[in-house]
This record gives sequence, C-alpha cells and structure tokens, in this order.
Amino acid sequence: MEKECIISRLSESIKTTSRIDNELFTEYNVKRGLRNEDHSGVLVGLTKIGNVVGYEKLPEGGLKAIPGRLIYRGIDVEDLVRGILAEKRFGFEETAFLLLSGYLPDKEELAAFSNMVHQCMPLTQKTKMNILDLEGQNIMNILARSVLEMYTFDENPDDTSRNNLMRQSVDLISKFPTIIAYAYNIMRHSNQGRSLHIRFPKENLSVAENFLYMLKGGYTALDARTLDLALMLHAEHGGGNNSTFTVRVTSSSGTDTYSSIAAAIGSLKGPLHGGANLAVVSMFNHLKENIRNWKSVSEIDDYLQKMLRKEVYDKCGLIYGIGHAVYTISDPRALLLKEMARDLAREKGREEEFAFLELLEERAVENFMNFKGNKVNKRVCANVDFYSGFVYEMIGLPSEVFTPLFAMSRITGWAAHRIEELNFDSKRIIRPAYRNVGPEKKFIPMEKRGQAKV
Ligand SMILES: CC(=O)SCCNC(=O)CCNC(=O)[C@H](O)C(C)(C)COP(=O)(O)OP(=O)(O)OC[C@H]1O[C@@H](n2cnc3c(N)ncnc32)[C@H](O)[C@@H]1OP(=O)(O)O
Ligand SMILES: O=C([O-])CC(=O)C(=O)O
Repeated sequence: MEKECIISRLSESIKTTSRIDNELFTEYNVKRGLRNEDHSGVLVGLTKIGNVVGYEKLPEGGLKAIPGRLIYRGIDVEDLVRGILAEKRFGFEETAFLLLSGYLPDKEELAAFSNMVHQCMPLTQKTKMNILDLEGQNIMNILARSVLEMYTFDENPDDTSRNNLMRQSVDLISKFPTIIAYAYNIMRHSNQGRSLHIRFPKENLSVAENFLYMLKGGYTALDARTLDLALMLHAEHGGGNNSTFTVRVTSSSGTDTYSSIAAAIGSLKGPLHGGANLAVVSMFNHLKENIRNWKSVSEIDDYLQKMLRKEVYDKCGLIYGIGHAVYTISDPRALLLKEMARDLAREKGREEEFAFLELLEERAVENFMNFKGNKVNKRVCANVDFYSGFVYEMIGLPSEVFTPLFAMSRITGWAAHRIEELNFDSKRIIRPAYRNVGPEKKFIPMEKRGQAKV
C-alpha cells in the first residue's frame, strides 16, 4: 500500500477512535487541562520557588479577580526588578542565584557566581561542531538537540545528587546563550548566505551583554539593559506552567537533567506557551496590514470578532498574547514590558505602532468578553508575550531568537524546580489516571478480519 494511502486510512480511522465526546469529561468529573470548573488549577504539588497570584478563592466558592503578582523565592518580582534598576546593575545573574539558592546573594557571592557562569559559557569543541552540523529552521529544536547532546559530553550525566544537579544547572544556564547565539549565526549563514560569526564570550560582561555580543557583535547599553530586564521577568513562573510541569513530571521518573530540560524546551515552543511571543509578532504584522485605520475602534473590533469566530488570520479563534491560566486583571510582567515598550517606542520613533498595539490590547480584552459572554466567567488580560516581541524587535533582535530567549531565562526556573522535585523526602513518581472510555473488543484472527476496522 502507498505511504499516502495508509496514512490517510490511519488518519480517517482516528476521527472516531481518538475522539472523546465533551460530555464524558463532565460525566466522569475529569478536570480538563488539570483545571477546576472555575478555571483555577488543580492543586498537584508544593513549592518554595515561585508564586503566581491572579485571584483570591472566596469562602462561598468562586474566584475574585485581583491584580497579578509574581513572587520569586518570597520576593515580589516588581520589587526585585525596580531594586536592581535603582542600583544600576544587571540582574539576571542575581535572579538565577536567588532562584537556585532561595536567598539574595551578597556582593562576594554574586561576583563568584557571575564569574562561574561566565567561565561556563564557552561550548566544548564537540558541542560547537555539533551545532554547526545541526541543520534546521527552528532554534528551539536546535537548542533541544544540543541539550540532549550535552548528556554525551557530561562525565557524570545520570547522577541526581544535589551537587551534581547544581553543577549541571549552572552549566545549562551558562551555555544556553552561547548555543542560541551560535545556532542563529549558523542558521543565518546556511539559509541566507551571510558571513559566519562564532564569537567567544567576553570576560566581565553580563549574560545579557554577552548574548548580544555573541549574536551580533555590537549593541547599545540600552539594548543590554532592556534584555537583562526581560530575562529577569521570564525566569520563573511556579510549578504549574506547562514547561516547568514538564520538568517536574519527567524529573519524577528519575531521568537525567538533559532529557528533562529538552522536554521542557519542546513544551515552551508551543504557541499557547512561550511560542506565543512569536505568534503575537506574526499576528501584529497581519493586523498592521489588514486594518487600515489603526485608530478605528470599530474596524479593530470587527476584525477581532472575525478572528474569534475563526474566520480570518490563522483561523484558530485565538488572540495571541491575551489570556492566562492564572492572571485575571493583569500579568505584572506584561505591565513592566509595556512600560519598556512605550519608552523604547518613543526613543525609536515607533509610537504609532505602540499606540496601535496598546489599542489592540484593550479591544482584544473587551471583544473576548463580549464574544464569550456568560460562557466564560473569567476576566482576561494581556500576558507576558503580548509586548515582549515588540520590545525585542526594537532592540534589534531577530524573531528567530524570541522564544529561545524565553528558554534562556526560564532555564533558571526549570533547574530550580528539577532540584526541588528530586530533593523532597516523600517524593513519588507523577502518575495521574486516565479513564478508558473505549469499548472492549475480542481479538479477531487475521483471516476473519473484514474491511470494517472500528
Ligand atoms: C508564557 C505563557 O505561556 S503566557 C500564555 C501565552 N499564550 C497565548 O498568549 C495564547 C493565547 N492565549 C490562550 O490560548 C489562553 O489564554 C491560555 C492558553 C494562555 C490559557 O488558556 P486557559 O487556561 O484555557 O484559559 P481560560 O481557562 O481562561 O480559557 C477560557 C476559554 O477562553 C478561551 N481563550 C482563552 N484565551 C483566549 C484567547 N487569547 N483567544 C481566544 N480564546 C481564548 C479558551 O480557549 C477557553 O475556551 P473554552 O472554554 O471554549 O475551552
Ligand atoms: O503560567 C503559565 O501558565 C504560563 C506563563 O505565564 C509562564 O510560564 O510564564
């Protein structure tokens, strides 16, 4: 049988054999997406790393929407960011230290940690050569493959003792910027015929500066400060976000660090999660072309309603960068990124675009509520991905690195959660249940099987 024919036959069969009726989820009280009826997450674990707050649970039942807060190891991320900005320092290394250790470093500890990160940034010759060899269009996939290959070059890859996990974590945090910068340059070289630059990380530069240096050679102080801030904001988001939960699930089986982190990279790539920063940029470009008057509320509303009805754009019915599993009134990261976007737009003469994006945010929230009506009893807001791509674009970063930048920051949270998952006394493999709702069938000998397959 031809390959296409058998694929189409298999595909046709799953229309019925893999389809689960919606009513069954209600009948068996299955928490779709591990979410309660009121959209809050099902409680599946405990952590001391991050806290994501978007609502209060009312004693009489139901949720009260409140402005979002994000806490890293007990410290409000807004205070962390504003505190570091006030002291005119780079903050990503400090954030990584805080997340890994649970406390803020003193001057000496921070210097030693930053120094160690810097020393671990260069790639082994083999990893470098492997990236050169890895063909592909997507840096998230190249990153995952490079991480998997780091297993081969690690002399002690499967040891899950605390010291070894910490060593591997620092190594991954340090090497992500190098892998991403090299992967981008190699991709540009192979796909666009551009000169290949493999720059060795420089001493005494922050992670943000080193990344910009390795990626494109030149950068301004403002570019580096902006990137550093974005890295601080994306570092951690509790145990329940899709990629961190992936780390917790895979770590609970006792697998090695590289397998677990590669899985998380795969999860983050999805357009409903970290990949939304890229999806927002594509959507924004589409809207810039398809909405003639960027100030017209009625024209914008009309188009967004068509998007929600799956009539235009990618026909998925989604407005990217809007909505969140936890946040209701606001995502604190989006507020800070919006501030950054506004300032940068003024500096770069892109205020008209910023004003359009800001109006889109307002209209998207309004239109979502009108579209869903009483069906969804929940407020939505812009999430972290709504403004990040616009910010990255304004500091001259190519869209290919937008989602990898998320990974470059979130590796800190992933590492902290992996260590936590493997370090509590009463740990247990994560293994929830799936109820089988398919019929039982008898085995049919080959010669008695007819054409009716299902
Ligand atoms: C870093 C991050 O991961 S941030 C999130 C990045 N993702 C995006 O920006 C993609 C667009 N947003 C979304 O798809 C969603 O808001 C998510 C995935 C972030 C959260 O989804 P959920 O937790 O299911 O949200 P929630 O429970 O509030 O959804 C309620 C309903 O509104 C829909 N909805 C939520 N957000 C949107 C949106 N932006 N556009 C259209 N519909 C939406 C959901 O599909 C769901 O519909 P259903 O009841 O028919 O199943
Ligand atoms: O918490 C979530 O579901 C997604 C998110 O914002 C993140 O991981 O940063």
